[in-house]
This record gives sequence, C-alpha cells and structure tokens, in this order.
Amino acid sequence: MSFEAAIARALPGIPRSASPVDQIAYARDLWPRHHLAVTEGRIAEHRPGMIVWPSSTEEVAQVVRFCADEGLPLVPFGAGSGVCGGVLPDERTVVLDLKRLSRRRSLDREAPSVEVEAGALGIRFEEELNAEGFTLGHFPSSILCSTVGGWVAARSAGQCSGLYGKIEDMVASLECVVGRGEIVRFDRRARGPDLTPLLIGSEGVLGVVTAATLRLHPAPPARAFAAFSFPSVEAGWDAMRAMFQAGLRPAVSRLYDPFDSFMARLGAVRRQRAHAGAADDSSEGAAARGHGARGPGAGAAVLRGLLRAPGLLNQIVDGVGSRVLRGATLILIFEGTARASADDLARAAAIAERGGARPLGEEPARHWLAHRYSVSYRQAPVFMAGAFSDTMEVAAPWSRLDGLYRAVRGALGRHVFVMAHLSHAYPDGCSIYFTFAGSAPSVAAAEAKYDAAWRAALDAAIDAGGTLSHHHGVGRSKAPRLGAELGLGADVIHALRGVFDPAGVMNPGNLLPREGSSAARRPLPPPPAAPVLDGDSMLVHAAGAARLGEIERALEQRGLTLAIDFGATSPELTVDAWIAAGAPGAPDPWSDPVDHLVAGFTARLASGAELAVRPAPRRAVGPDLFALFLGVGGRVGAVTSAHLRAHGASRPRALPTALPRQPSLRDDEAAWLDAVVSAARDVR
Ligand SMILES: Cc1cc2nc3c(=O)[nH]c(=O)nc-3n(C[C@H](O)[C@H](O)[C@H](O)COP(=O)(O)OP(=O)(O)OC[C@H]3O[C@@H](n4cnc5c(N)ncnc54)[C@H](O)[C@@H]3O)c2cc1C
Repeated sequence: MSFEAAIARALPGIPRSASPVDQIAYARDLWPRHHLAVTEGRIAEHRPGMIVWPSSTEEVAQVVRFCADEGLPLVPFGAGSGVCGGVLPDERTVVLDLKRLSRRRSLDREAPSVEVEAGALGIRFEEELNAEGFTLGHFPSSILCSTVGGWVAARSAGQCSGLYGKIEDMVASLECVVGRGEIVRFDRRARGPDLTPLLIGSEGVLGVVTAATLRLHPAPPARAFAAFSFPSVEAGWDAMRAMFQAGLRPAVSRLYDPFDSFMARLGAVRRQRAHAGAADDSSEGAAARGHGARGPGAGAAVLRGLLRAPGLLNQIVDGVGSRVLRGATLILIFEGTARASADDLARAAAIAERGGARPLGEEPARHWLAHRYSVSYRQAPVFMAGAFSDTMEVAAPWSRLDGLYRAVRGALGRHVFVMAHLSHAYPDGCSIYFTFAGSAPSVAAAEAKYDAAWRAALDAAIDAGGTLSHHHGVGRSKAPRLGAELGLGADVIHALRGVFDPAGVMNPGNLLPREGSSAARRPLPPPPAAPVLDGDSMLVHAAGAARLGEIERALEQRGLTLAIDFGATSPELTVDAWIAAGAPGAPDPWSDPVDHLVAGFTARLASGAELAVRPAPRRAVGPDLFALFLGVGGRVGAVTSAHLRAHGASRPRALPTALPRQPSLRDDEAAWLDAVVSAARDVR
C-alpha cells in the first residue's frame, strides 16, 4: 500500500495533503541557509511525504500513534518561522501542522491565566487577550508569524522579557502528545518536581505540545519611554546591568552598538525624507534589513563588493570609532501604572547618566515601539543582491559578556560583516544578538562561507563560556555543537527521548545529532572549597556540600544575601539537600519572572557520570536539565555545585499572581517522573 493510501486508511477524518504546492510550503522553516539555495532556484530540496492538519488533541494522538507504529518520522509544525532548521523533512516524513488546533479553551480572571491550544497564532492570541484587558507579555519579533506551540518548543523570548521573562517563565501547565500517542498533562511546581521544563525547549523531539496554560497580566495602563546615547557599547551594558541589579525591570531594554545605532538613525532619516511609512526598521539588525540593497542593480553590486571584504569593512567601522558614529543607543520602556513607570524610569535615567550617557528624549523609544515588528522580512533584498545575512543570539553572565562579545564578533568578523545589539537583560547576565552579512562569487562559495562563519562563531561562544542560543533554539544548524556546550547533558536528552519517544520518530535529526551525542567528556574541575562570588553577575558558586548558612555569611560580608526565608528551611542544610527538597524558602519565581534560582550547576548522576550546565541567565539549548534535580529528592544524582543568585538590598516590584505554586503531583505525572528518573540516573 502506498504511503498516502496507508495514511488515508489510518487517519480517515484528518485533513491531509501530498500536493506539490503543500510539499514545497512545508519543506523548510526560515533557516537563512535555505535562502541561498532558493536564490539558485533550488526551492525545496527536502519535501515531506504528507502534511496533516489535526484539529483536536485526540487527532494529534492518532497521528503520533500511526507514525510510531509505522516508524515514520513526524515533524510538528507551528508557523515555520524558526531560523535554525527545526523543520527539514524527508519524503517519508509526516508534517503535523497545528494551526487548526488554535482555540482558547479557558480564561481565568481570578488567577489570570489562559489555556490555549498550540497552533494559536501569536498576534491574534495577544490581541484577543488585550480585548479582555490582559496581556501575555510575550512579543517575539516574529509574533505575526509564530505560534504558541512554536514558542514553547523553541524556548522563545519576547521583546518585553525584561519584565515578563521568557516563555518558560509563563507556562503554568502543558498538554502534550508523546511518542506512542499518550496524552500527558504536566503542571509547573515552583518547588518541583516539575516536568514542564523538560518539554519546553524540546523542539519537537520529545513530543507535540498541544496546549499550554499561560500566566497573564493586566494590560499595562501606562508606559514610560526614554533613550540614551552611551560613549561605547560597554558603557551601555554596564548601565543595563546596574539597572537590573538595582531591581529595575524595564519591559524593553535594547542597546545597539555604535554601527547598528548609526544605521538605525540613517534609516529613520531616509524614511522621514521619503515620507514612507513602509516597514524598514529597527528591532533587528541593520544588515538583515538590507540597507542599501533594494535588489539587483548598482547598489547590489556595491553591497556584494563590500561584503566580499568583511575583514576590511569591520576594521573600517571599528577604526571610525564610536565617537564618530555617535555612540551606542539604549532604548528603555517601562510599563505598569503611570506612577510606577515614571518613578522607575527616573531611577534608570540616573543610572544611565552616572554611566556617562546623554539623554535622547522619548522619541527613539516611541519610534521603536511603533515599528516593533518591522523586522527581518527585509532579508530578501540582501539575498536578491547576491549576498546573505543571518543572526546569532548567545548569552552569558555579565562577567563573561565582554569576552563573549569580543570572541564571537572576532570569529564572525573574519568571514562576514557583523554588528550587534543586546535586547534581553537579567540581573545575572545578558544575551547578545549579532547580525551579520556576507557575500561570495557563487552560491556554493557563499554556503561554504556561511558555514565557516557559523562554525567559528559557535566555537568562539563555547570557548568564551557562553550558551549557544538564548532564544532561537538549536534546530539542525547548531545540533552538531550541542555536545560541546552540554557535554553529558546531550546524552541525558537522548535518554529523555527514550522515555518520551521510544519509537524515535519525533523530528529525527533536530536538536540532537542523528548519530547520537558528540558530548565532549572532559573531567570537571572540583567544586569550590569555599563559596566564590562573581560580583559582576551577582552569582555565588558554591559546592553542593556547602551549607546554606556558610554561603549566606560569606555574602553578608559583601552586603548580599541569598534571600532565603530561613523560617522555611535550615541554614544547616547543604545546597544539594536543599535543592533536592525543592529549595524551600527560596524567592518566589512567579513574583519576579526575570530572576531565577540557579544559573548553572554540576551534578554527579547515580551512574557516577558528571553533568555540567554552564551558568547563563537563560538559554534555549534543549530542555532545562535542572528540573531533574529540583525537588526530585536526589533520585537522579547529587548536585555537586551550583551558581546561586545573590541579591542586593533593592528588590524589584513583585508581579502578583494567584496561580497555585505547588499543585499536587498526580499519579500519571508521578509515573512519568519515575520513568524520567530511571532513564536519566543511568546515563554514563
Ligand atoms: C523575522 C523573525 C523574527 C524572529 N524574532 C524572534 C524573537 O524575537 N524571539 C524568538 O524567540 N524567536 C524569534 N524568531 C524565531 C522564531 O519565530 C521562534 O523560534 C518561534 O518560537 C517559532 O515559532 P513557530 O510557531 O514558527 O515554530 P516553527 O518554526 O514551526 O517550529 C519551531 C520548532 O519547534 C517545533 N514545534 C513547533 N510547534 C511545535 C509544537 N506544537 N510541539 C512540538 N514542537 C513544535 C518544530 O518542529 C521546530 O523544531 C524570529 C524569526 C523570524 C523569522
């Protein structure tokens, strides 16, 4: 029986298509490497066998069961806006498009939250919430073309992450269909055990997200705007760090390096002159906007020529210097009540001015907000001009940010022209968003240059202690380097796959290298003998065997604290035991979603193997493996060291919610937890 006939028989009620048009439309996501092939007329080299459109969770379960039984690869598809090759089917693949599964199931006004199906399109979902007086607070630049399920699967970040956090900070519970067609529901528990972080960021390799319950906020009644020019990008990020560590939570804080700031000004002037309202701006990098590249012609030839000598171009921009380019621009937007926003903005302005900033007034920030989604859709002119562009978003603690910025910029700069901005900051670190563009005499040469640039940049990010992705995810583009960051962690994700997708049909080749882990097994350094403070990042690195009281005393001498309520736990507890018990007395993660308990950790699994997750303020490199330890009673292994967040005297305004912090563990969840524990503890 043919592939098509078998599906028709097994899934009679589910709309499906194997038409060439649909096969082309579902053959890829927006990974820019594909665009190079398209410029040569190679439009869809990886076409799926079939596309299906289920409209209920039960129908998703039928599709998953069918694929598992038949051994057919299955690729969940949201809106295809991913930029890392998360969708790359072959002729046996069933693409499962979730857009018919897009209903809002319920809205809770008392503990503001919404249960929504995975295929809901971002902008429509947010606008419907606004009409009810709420916001999700999640505004990825791709909100017009991405779905709730895609956000959860790729661990997305929105433009207002400075107040509301990333998508993982918004999830209260998840409904998923896992590898044999089982429908599971996992609730978030602030003190663990919490299985939701294992599905969030799993990029379709552990299961299909079919619905999520997400925390809501009242739509903000007011906003306060400001912009500043800093003498250098470093001075700008010092000020951002000081703001977040002083407890300020600007919903938007975006710092553009001098060249990106210059290009944004140039674009604004050009637009004013042309009286053109067309989208040509500002929230992503200038190279991706295709300045000067309106299509084939003289401009295109100039662009191609310039980009063939990226080293020189980067040197010229560096040589011109920050002063001539008029410095780095920081945009700030606070939201909430009028009074609170204005007060917080005044405090932020004082910090900026202490850091040598010149105020630019409200206009650049208002302008940015008005054009917030006018982003990289202007990539096409760059490609049409025979060049290519892409973006890379990495993250690190503040103390490593300068090294990360220089290392990645240097590595990319040998191959392509590069600029950067910072748009997601946290008390302990920040993400850097590089935009780059290059050109080569042929498409094959451009592909080679593109690959070389990426490879060099990923290696540089790893060596500088950064995470490979803050919010775009891993996909197929970064999968070969996942082991370099996560080491044994990549094997742990493989083991989770064995639990959730025993037939191995879920998006094979994505996130994890197809052939298995390439984990770099280096012996880990011993845990610190005494707590080590990273003052810049306000992180304290302590051994799992260290006692909480000992760490607290060391911090007190520096005017800092773990902010633990010692009425709820004993200072005699070790870090490992405290985490195993669910970190009782720790700050409430719902009240400041931008903060977190632990930025990184090392652990010894029950098998004796050692796991290290490097510190980062947030990451998007697969599931959050800390979930295997928080509140799990040490069943997977012992935490041997942790980078804990230290807090100063100023605390942020709490974001209130009545969502339950610790819903009871249902029997079905407990059974999945047991399966996860026994798979993870034996990884070696
Ligand atoms: C112009 C532009 C701007 C962008 N800006 C941002 C930004 O500001 N912030 C940001 O975080 N990202 C951004 N992105 C990247 C992208 O939009 C995000 O990764 C988004 O979360 C993907 O959503 P999607 O619905 O399009 O998912 P898709 O691209 O369809 O899928 C992404 C991955 O998740 C899997 N997947 C999708 N849905 C499900 C599901 N229901 N269950 C399980 N797996 C699933 C897919 O198999 C794939 O591996 C941008 C992209 C573009 C093109």
